[in-house]
Amino acid sequence: MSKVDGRAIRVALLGCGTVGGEVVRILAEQGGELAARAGAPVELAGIAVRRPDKHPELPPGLLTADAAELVTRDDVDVVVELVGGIEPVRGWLLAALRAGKSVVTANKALLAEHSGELFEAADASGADLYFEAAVAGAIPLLRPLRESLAGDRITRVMGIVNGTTNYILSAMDSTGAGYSETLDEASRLGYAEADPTADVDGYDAASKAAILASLAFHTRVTAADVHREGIAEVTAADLAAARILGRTVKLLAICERVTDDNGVESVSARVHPVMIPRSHQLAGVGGAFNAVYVEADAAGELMFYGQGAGGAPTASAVLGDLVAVARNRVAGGRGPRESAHAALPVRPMGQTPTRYHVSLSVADRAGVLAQVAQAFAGHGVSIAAVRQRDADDRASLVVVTHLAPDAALQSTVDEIGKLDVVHEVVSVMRVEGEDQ
Ligand SMILES: NC(=O)c1ccc[n+]([C@@H]2O[C@H](COP(=O)([O-])OP(=O)(O)OC[C@H]3O[C@@H](n4cnc5c(N)ncnc54)[C@H](O)[C@@H]3O)[C@@H](O)[C@H]2O)c1
Ligand SMILES: N[C@@H](CCO)C(=O)O
Ligand code: NA
Repeated sequence: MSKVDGRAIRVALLGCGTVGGEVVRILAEQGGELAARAGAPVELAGIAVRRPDKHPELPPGLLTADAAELVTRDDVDVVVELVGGIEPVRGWLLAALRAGKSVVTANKALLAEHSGELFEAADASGADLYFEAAVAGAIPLLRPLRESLAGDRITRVMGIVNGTTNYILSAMDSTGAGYSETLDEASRLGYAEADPTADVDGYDAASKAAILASLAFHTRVTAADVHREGIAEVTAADLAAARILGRTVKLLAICERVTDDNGVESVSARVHPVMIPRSHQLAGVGGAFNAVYVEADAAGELMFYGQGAGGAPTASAVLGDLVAVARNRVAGGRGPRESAHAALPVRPMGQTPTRYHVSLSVADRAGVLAQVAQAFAGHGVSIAAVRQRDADDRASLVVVTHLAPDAALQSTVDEIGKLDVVHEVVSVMRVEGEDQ
């Protein structure tokens, strides 16, 4: 990477949609201030979009449909990628990094699968790779993990990292709104991915969990290492069951670094719906807001909160990275490189301790509770609380467990579903947080 001497930092922007459009607007409105902060003017060298003819608002001289040509042009210092998806973006960014161009990207899907080779390409040429916008939108979260907490030992990162699903679950919980109408609204507001199944099926949150676990635990964790469940299976019955217990349902990403009884360390990363008490701070996080807890040995508990999706909030994180890259270029230095020295193994979901809430419709007769309790005991699962309510010839039984390996809890639920006395397994969901 070369130092720039007094000249402008030249930026190739790839993609000018929800986020890219806001980056262009803020660069135009705040260009003077950003130049003062960066130490050099920051100028657009070109903008690649799929259909240049659809962008009358942009200077025609800057527009191109040929991103591959733009990223390695001699007059480009930095590539800002806001297209999304893996191919062809991966090839463009590898070519840019190999040519010594620094990269700023919001592309979590790409980073969760290919950050290793992107960092290696950046190292080979001495370029920077920044991606604050890829996780939790505007919230400064990756920079604290990469830099501020580099002297501490992080043990847990847990929170709401997908705005679209949080928007949907919040609306279903508070107004009883339907699933699809709320998803359409989240897309209209610019929160959802181009293919919103990436949001509702948990792929987007799983990509973010992989990025968070990699940075927090100094280990390469990819999307394939993350246990993933989305919100498509969350029903009105689940929300009603949660409400009876004073809980609500959130889609959480949970990344942990644990040491087992033999002193062996591993990491785990998972994304799934969770029932949490309404008194929990995450329960109050509504709409497209995100919130993430970080626990570290010396720092204790930290919480990060703010807008996790949307054009302007995401552009804020992109521009912060752009200023950082520009400062590095002006000073002739580099930002943080990949830190994967711990190289810890990934623990499978089945061995991860979780707690379950199980809501059952059962026959209202003697011995039923004993049979259900026996199924839990047979799998070594200890029960924390049981509630029973009677209605005609049926009863509803709610069981909340203590921590047990997830595989043991799954087997217990499978066995309970087959008991003659159980009419229906109404709701099964993992729980976090203590009841008041
Ligand atoms: N929207 C958000 O709230 C948000 C938040 C954080 C991260 N992100 C990420 O930011 C990225 C962009 O998201 P968005 O919501 O702005 O998407 P978008 O669909 O609104 O915009 C995508 C842009 O990419 C361009 N493009 C597509 N294919 C191209 C090609 N082959 N060559 C050149 N240009 C091409 C399109 O013309 C468009 O301008 C994605 O990686 C997304 O995951 C989005
Ligand atoms: N689709 C993503 C955008 C922010 O990364 C979300 O809803 O959170
Ligand atoms: Na962020």
